[in-house]
Order: sequence, then C-alpha cells, then structure tokens
Amino acid sequence: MSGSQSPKDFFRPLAVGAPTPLMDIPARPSRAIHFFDPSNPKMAAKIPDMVGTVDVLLGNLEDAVKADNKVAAREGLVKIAQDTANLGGQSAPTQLWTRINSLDSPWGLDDLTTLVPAIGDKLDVIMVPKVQGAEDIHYVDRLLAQLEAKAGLERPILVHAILETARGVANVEEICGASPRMQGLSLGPADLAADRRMKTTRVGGGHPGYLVRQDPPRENGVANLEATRATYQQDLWHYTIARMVDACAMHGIYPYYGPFGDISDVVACEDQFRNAFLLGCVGTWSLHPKQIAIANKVFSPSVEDVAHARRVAAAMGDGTGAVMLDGKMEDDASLKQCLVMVELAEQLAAIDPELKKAYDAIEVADV
Ligand SMILES: CC(C)(COP(=O)(O)OP(=O)(O)OC[C@H]1O[C@@H](n2cnc3c(N)ncnc32)[C@H](O)[C@@H]1OP(=O)(O)O)[C@@H](O)C(=O)NCCC(=O)NCCSC(=O)C[C@H](O)C(=O)O
Ligand SMILES: [Mg+2]
Repeated sequence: MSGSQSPKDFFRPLAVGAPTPLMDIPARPSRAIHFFDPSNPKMAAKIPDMVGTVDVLLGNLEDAVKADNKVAAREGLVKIAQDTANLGGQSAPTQLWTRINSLDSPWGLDDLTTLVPAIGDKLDVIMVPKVQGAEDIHYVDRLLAQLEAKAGLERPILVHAILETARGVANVEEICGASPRMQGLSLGPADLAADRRMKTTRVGGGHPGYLVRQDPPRENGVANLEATRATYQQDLWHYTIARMVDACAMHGIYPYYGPFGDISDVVACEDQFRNAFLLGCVGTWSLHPKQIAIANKVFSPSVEDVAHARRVAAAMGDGTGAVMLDGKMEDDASLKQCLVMVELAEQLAAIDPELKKAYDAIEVADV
C-alpha cells in the first residue's frame, strides 16, 4: 500500500472504469513458467503444441531477446495470443504471461500500451523485471488500470516482480504489499549477482567455491592441517529465496525460483528446483523444453508425501492433540504442513489426469 493511500482505498480501482482489484490471488497451478522468445520463429512454432502440457507459457520481451528484435517479439506475442486456442484467460489450461522490458528501458512503456489493448483479455500475469521498490509497482499499477479501463477489460491483469537488485531484495516486503495486483515474486539470480557484485559468472544454481570444510582431525591434541577433509557445497541463493518466501507468505502471494542456466545439467537443475520447493516456492522458470518435465515433477508433491499427509490427517481426527504414527509424534502443527501438501495435490489432480491417477491409487492402498 502506498504511504498516502488509506486502507479503505487499497481495493478500489485506480482508474474510472478499470476492473475491481481481487481480494485474493487465485492459486492456479504454475509449476513451470516456460519462457519463449516470440520473435524466434522456431520457438513460436512450438507454442500451440505446448498448450496443455505446461502450466504457464511466458512470452519474454526482455533480456535474451536481441535489441533489434524487441518490436518483433512484442508483435509476435500479440499474434500468438490471438491465434492460439486455450492459451490465457481464467479457464484456459495454460496461462499466458509476459515479461516486459524494464521500466527504465526504451521499450517497457510500449510493451504495456501495445499488449493491454491487443491481448489484455488473455494476459494473466505481467512479469516486471528489476523491480527496485514499491514505486515501480505503483507506476505499473496505475498505468495498467488506465489501459484496462480504456480497453474495457473485466478482469485485472496481475503483476509479478523479479527480485534482481540489492535494493529490490532490501525492499521485498513493501514490493509484495504494493498493490492488490501482486501475484508473486521470482528470483533473478543472474542480474542479482551482478548488482551485488558477487564473483560468479553463471545463471542461477550453485558454485563449487561456495563451501564449508570439515574441521581438521586432531592427533595428540594437534590439528592435522595436511589431512584430506571433506567439503560441502552451500546454496548461494538460500538467503534470498527464504526472504522472498516469507515476504510472499506474509502478503498472500506466490514465490518462485527463477532460471537455471546450465540446460545440460538436468540433475543439478532438479536439485536447485527441489530446494526451492522445500523452502516454499510454488514453481520455477523453464528456459528449455526439457526443463518443463523437471519442474512439473519437482513442484508436484510425491505420491509418498501425499499418502503420508493423508494418513496424518486421518489419524489427527478433529485436528487437535498429539498422536504417534510410525514412531513419530504428530500434532496440530505437523497436520497443518500435511494439509499444505494435500491441498496442493488436490489442485494439481484437478488439472493433471496422470497425477490424479497416481494420488487416487495411493489413497486406496495406503491410507
Ligand atoms: C537456451 C537456448 C538458447 C537453447 O536453444 P537451442 O540451442 O536452440 O536448443 P536446442 O537445440 O536444444 O533446442 C531444441 C529445439 O527446441 C526449441 N527450443 C529451445 N528452447 C525453446 C524454448 N524456450 N521454447 C520453445 N522451444 C524451444 C529450439 O528452437 C529447437 O527447435 P527445433 O530446431 O525446431 O527442433 C534456448 O532454449 C533459449 O533461448 N531459451 C530461452 C532463454 C531465455 O528466455 N532466457 C531469459 C530468461 S533467464 C534471465 O533472463 C535471467 C534472469 O532475468 C536473471 O537475472 O537471473
Ligand atoms: Mg534478469
């Protein structure tokens, strides 16, 4: 909420005729936000067949699109949205998102003024890069309200911010609470690393130099510094993801990991995605078609976890007190964790017949 706005105005439209802001952000499945460059004919040709196979398709207009192709990418996205069935809008199986160019670039304003009148009814979420503070969200919020009113849209377009500057991270709570349009946050590890002057040269993921080393063995009370000692690689992104998850949870919006640039390393990609899932993220970015399956797998609770969660729920009866299950204590708080899993499984089963089959089979056999 802006400093000058009273609480009662928070859910009022910011322009006459603009749709009323949502009180709650819908929990639509968004395990993979798949990036494509709408100016790349090969990628664009693949989009119609990807509808229904991925939760979100995102037409990327910002970094990774060449400066000479910015207008073609914007126009390509309009054409794809207009020509592709079942893509974008409240009841479509695959959401349509875009990442506009940054607000200080020569293209950001034209991205918004072109896309909203042309395809605003299909665009579910607009991702804004390099958000520094609430002021960036307030700017987009008002402009979108004006454009929505002019276009006669009935549903507000939601906004997603990428955390990719040190100032953005420092302001993460105010960014999340800046507008009822705020849908979520993603980590932008490549820009964030540059902005922080981190000494890395990659797009997301771990780094072999960021580690802790086992203590030296002691022989007769003296440390043997010549001995071989195990090292354990640490997660460079733990702090930022944890901050992001807390800020999102506090404001009822959704946190996402971001890009994993080593497309060939599917194992480390899965690990990075799983760390984010365990910490509370609901999804991640996919940069290449092969990352979609990894994201779908990681961000869907495993059948074993769902079976366990349902057993705890059944054993806990009215949800209070403590019980023993398989030698472990379960109580009101562990039940709440289990219900997060059960609810997510139900949401995903509603859109994914394979998952539904797997979850239903376990329910019969093991609960
Ligand atoms: C990473 C890529 C450049 C790899 O492309 P390519 O070398 O063409 O890969 P392949 O030969 O394996 O591709 C096989 C076919 O699949 C098509 N393809 C590839 N990627 C996609 C895609 N994302 N969507 C749809 N189709 C795709 C290829 O065209 C091949 O087709 P065909 O020849 O007909 O078989 C490329 O994958 C890519 O550019 N990906 C997107 C990159 C991107 O969006 N980057 C921006 C997000 S990350 C970021 O911005 C950093 C962040 O902001 C931060 O700060 O951290
Ligand atoms: Mg970036």
